[in-house]
Amino acid sequence: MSSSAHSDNSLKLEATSVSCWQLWQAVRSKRPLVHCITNFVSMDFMANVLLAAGCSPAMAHSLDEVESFVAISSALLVNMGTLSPEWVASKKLAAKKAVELGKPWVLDPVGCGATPVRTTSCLELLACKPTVVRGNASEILALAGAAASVKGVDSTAISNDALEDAKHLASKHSCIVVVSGAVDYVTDGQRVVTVRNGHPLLTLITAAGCSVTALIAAFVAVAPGQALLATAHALAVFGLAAEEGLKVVPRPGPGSLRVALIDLLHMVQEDTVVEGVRVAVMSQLS
Ligand SMILES: Nc1ncnc2c1ncn2[C@@H]1O[C@H](COP(=O)(O)OP(=O)(O)OP(=O)(O)O)[C@@H](O)[C@H]1O
Ligand SMILES: Cc1ncsc1CCO
Ligand SMILES: [Mg+2]
Repeated sequence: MSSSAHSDNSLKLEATSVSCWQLWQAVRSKRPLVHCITNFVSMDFMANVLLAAGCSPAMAHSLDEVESFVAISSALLVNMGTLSPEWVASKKLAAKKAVELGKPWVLDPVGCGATPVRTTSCLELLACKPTVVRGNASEILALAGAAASVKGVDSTAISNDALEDAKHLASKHSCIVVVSGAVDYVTDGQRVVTVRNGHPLLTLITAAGCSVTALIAAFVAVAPGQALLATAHALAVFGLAAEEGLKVVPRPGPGSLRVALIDLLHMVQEDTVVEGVRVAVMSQLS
């Protein structure tokens, strides 16, 4: 990397850690209504994460209601976790409505690659032009058509393994793609931003990934035209809340983390965010 490119990235890093807090304050003041069509496992945790972060969640999946719900919402979250033919139809209808109304929508391709129907359904939703796609490494590899092994909804790969496929997916579908893991990679196909917040114990809380995808929808909703940065900031805020939460619990385990994460999303202070966010521009073409 040339020295000018390096200093350019350093400048962006400084600006990034400040604007993360500003963006979160925008979320809190605008309190975006996030319409979630998610899975049975994640509903409660996801709604609580969104509430604690300052958003207004609503879970609504009925085929005869989703279009009206998209119309009154700031953003849509579509999660493939516990799919059924009826729900997949609802998800496609909602996604198409969001695109028609110019509202952001975010796809979580849970378990993509685990079964043929799941892969097909995820690809059909991908064709509905999501603003952001967030999955673990196995899910992103499967979505990109790579020969990937998956273990149900869990990843058997690390996030770096899926970075090139994430870039291709993002370019091909003109969207932001996130591969989550110990390092989260956020790309629009050209630029790659890394987020190094979080804790390994997050993998032992079901629906942590589902919930951070919903938080991405909220952040993108308040930052039109800045989906890459908003996505990275949402991941950072979620990971930082987990880190800070674990510092204050008497027994740091998954159960305590689940509660502490929600508490910290509610109460974390500006200086902690400004100092603790680890977002970096990894690469940028042009
Ligand atoms: N080893 C790790 N260290 C730090 N943070 C992690 C680690 N693994 C995952 N995370 C964080 O946990 C969150 C969930 O990511 P993960 O990749 O586990 O999602 P997922 O597999 O889709 O989860 P789920 O299916 O349970 O919703 C992200 O915010 C990610 O940054
Ligand atoms: C465990 C599980 N099964 C279907 S969805 C889900 C939540 C984590 O993705
Ligand atoms: Mg997941």
